[in-house]
Amino acid sequence: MAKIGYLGPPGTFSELALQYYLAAGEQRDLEPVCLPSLDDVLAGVDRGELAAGLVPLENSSEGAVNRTQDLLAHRFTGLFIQKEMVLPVEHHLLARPGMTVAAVRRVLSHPQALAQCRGYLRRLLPGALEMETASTAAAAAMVAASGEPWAAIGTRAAARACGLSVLAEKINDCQSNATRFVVLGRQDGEPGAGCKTSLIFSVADRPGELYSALAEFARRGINLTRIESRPARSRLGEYLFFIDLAGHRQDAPVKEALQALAARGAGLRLLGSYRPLEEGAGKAPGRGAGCGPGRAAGCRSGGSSGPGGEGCCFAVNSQAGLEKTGLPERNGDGWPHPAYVPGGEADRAAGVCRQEPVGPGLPELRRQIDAVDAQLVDLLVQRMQLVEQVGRLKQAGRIRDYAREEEVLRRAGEHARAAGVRPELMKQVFQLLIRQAVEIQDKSGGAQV
Ligand SMILES: C=C(O[C@@H]1C=C(C(=O)O)C=C[C@H]1O)C(=O)O
Repeated sequence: MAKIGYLGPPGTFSELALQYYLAAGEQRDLEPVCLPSLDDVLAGVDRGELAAGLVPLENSSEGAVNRTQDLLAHRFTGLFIQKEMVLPVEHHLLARPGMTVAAVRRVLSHPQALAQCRGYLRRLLPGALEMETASTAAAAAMVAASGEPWAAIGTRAAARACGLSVLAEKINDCQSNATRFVVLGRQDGEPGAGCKTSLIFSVADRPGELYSALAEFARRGINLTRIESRPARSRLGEYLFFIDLAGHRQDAPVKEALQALAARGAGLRLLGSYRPLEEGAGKAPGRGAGCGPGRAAGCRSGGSSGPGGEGCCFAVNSQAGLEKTGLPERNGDGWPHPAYVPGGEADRAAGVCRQEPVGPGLPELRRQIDAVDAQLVDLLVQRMQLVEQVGRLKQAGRIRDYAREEEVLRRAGEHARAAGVRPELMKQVFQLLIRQAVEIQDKSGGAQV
């Protein structure tokens, strides 16, 4: 069966978006494949191992997903957008049962989710540290596995899958928070009503160049629905312009404008012509409480306001079973893909963190291990940096603190025991870390006081 990749682990917003896409029924026979990074999703499509990949492109409060844009501009230049969908995104604060908001000392999540909840975090958790993870679902899994007073920002689906409780609901600062996802493939879509075209271009470094390039669209009456710039990565001050416009690349005015742009000597990369999922269903959301753009990213102009004017921006017509302002939950009521429903009630009651409904295979498990390893490296680097800072506060020759080392080892052992791992094993790992920490501090020589 042909495969479609998405950014995992299961429980991410990308997975929910993929469920929407598959539920819409245009592509029935695609097997979802969960991958640890956006790079892996695009590389899989590029190599032909995946028929398609579903990735986030922009968010109504945080703007572009830079990694996706950069990969399309610089690395995977043979990939095209085939479909887009805009989904409302609601974030919840998740923690192990029994935790309270006041007790949370660290909040883990994907950088975009942390950014979208920054106001809430400042107001209600001013003392908590933020820690970035590869995905919201990975954050939930880490909180579930840790004995620390940590919380994750993520979906209810992730909470269910990992046995976490929802400490606070809908903590995103912008009520009409929505993300635009696109399906990428090796060809773009056929012409049709309601099509959109996305492209990237660069202009020569001369006065009026951007103005003249944009005039090619204006003079042909082409409506630009988005314009954004990113560094061209050649040198400081050079930019690529990302544009979305209404129309298919084969529509006469669009075709002419693109030819004119190319003739100007501008670098041009067509990202494809495509229709939103379920034509005409993209709705402009109402304005959130004074935040974000008036209409969510990717919403078409001229649409009626979102359901209830509450900022929903569904791109699928069929909303049976979907919450008005929330993401659909994998509760089996209205979500038409039983294959995605995670472990049964018994699992949930036992708080078992099941990643896949039917046991994942070797490649999938290894991909998940790779994602955990990447996070471990990040955490180890964080520890080293802290150790170095501590070293700078010490006097040269007085680096070791045996009482502190004992405490660190004791705590590691306790956490291991609580998580069902042999304490001795974890202590050995920490002995190695402490040895390395002392070396780092020795090298920096302590404070010169
Ligand atoms: C980091 C410190 O320095 C050393 C390294 C330690 C560690 O890696 O945890 C603990 C005690 C010290 O011997 C510290 O004093 O906190």
